[in-house]
Amino acid sequence: MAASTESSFDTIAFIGGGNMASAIIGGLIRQGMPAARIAVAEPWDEARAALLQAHGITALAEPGAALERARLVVWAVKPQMLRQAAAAAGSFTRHAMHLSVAAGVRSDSIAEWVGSQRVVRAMPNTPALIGRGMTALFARAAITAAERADVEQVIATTGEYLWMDDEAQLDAATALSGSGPAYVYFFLQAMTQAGSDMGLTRDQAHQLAVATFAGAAELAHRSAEPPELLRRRVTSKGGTTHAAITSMQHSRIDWHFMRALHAARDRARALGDEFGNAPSGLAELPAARS
Ligand SMILES: NC(=O)C1=CN([C@@H]2O[C@H](COP(=O)(O)OP(=O)(O)OC[C@H]3O[C@@H](n4cnc5c(N)ncnc54)[C@H](OP(=O)(O)O)[C@@H]3O)[C@@H](O)[C@H]2O)C=CC1
Ligand SMILES: O=C(O)[C@@H]1CCC=N1
Repeated sequence: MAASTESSFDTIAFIGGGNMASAIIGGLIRQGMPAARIAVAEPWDEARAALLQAHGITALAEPGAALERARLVVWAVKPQMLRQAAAAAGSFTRHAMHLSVAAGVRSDSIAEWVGSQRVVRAMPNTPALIGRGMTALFARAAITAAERADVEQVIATTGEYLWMDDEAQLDAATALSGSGPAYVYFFLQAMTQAGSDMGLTRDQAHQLAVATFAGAAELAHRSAEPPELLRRRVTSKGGTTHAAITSMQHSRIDWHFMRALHAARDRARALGDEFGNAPSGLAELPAARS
């Protein structure tokens, strides 16, 4: 973050100040970035009040000259709002590098809307809020090594990151790590419910389930052994885990779960089709004849 402090472009701007923007801003501030060097444009009063309370940032209700000092603009609006947001803020952000966190919307479209090829796409996730996020990144060809490093410095404040060579891989990453926290909470809910059905209090069941997820994930993180082996270690012959895994295999839960991730990936692609520009060449195709 020290990289550009002496330049006149010394600010990081956020267009959209909701959940994801707040998670990244929290990381920047934790790492020592002064709030005065973070500019946010956010139309919603409540979101602006939350930014002031959480981070001491007075956000703009609409894009303005304060965005012009930004060396990096983070586009953190919903995919369906990105085009409109770029049209409104574009005249203030032309000189910046652009980092979009919007699911699905492809960098060809973003480059056209922001009037620059200097576009990076990121797919973060909500554990960024506590510095334990996982972000997949993709850079267009115009992004230099120094600019990649600048993006890495920003994203590293929220946790880990992984560059993708192929932009299409971002849709798969969206299905895995972008949406992934929701799957964890989905299973936590089910485990808590099962525990409470079996006679635990909800608090007891919640504590057992959350600690189990956190511990098992940390073990997988630190271990060189694959999940298959870690799972086998829990599964005693003829024991309780075997009973549970056999039940899940009967219901083909792994297959259903994989299908769910494909649905998320397909939705990311569809968001790109729906809210981005048509891939070049396709827009001119004549309608199919029956
Ligand atoms: N939440 C998540 O787990 C993840 C989200 N993402 C992506 O992050 C992006 C933002 O998601 P999230 O933070 O959850 O959404 P939020 O709705 O919390 O935040 C988006 C904010 O942008 C505001 N906004 C709308 N239009 C404009 C505009 N023209 N200019 C400035 N601000 C505007 C919205 O206001 P209003 O409500 O009034 O419209 C809203 O407050 C999405 O594109 C999503 O795909 C990526 C990874 C994970
Ligand atoms: O659900 C969504 O579309 C966004 C992208 C990944 C997580 N949340």
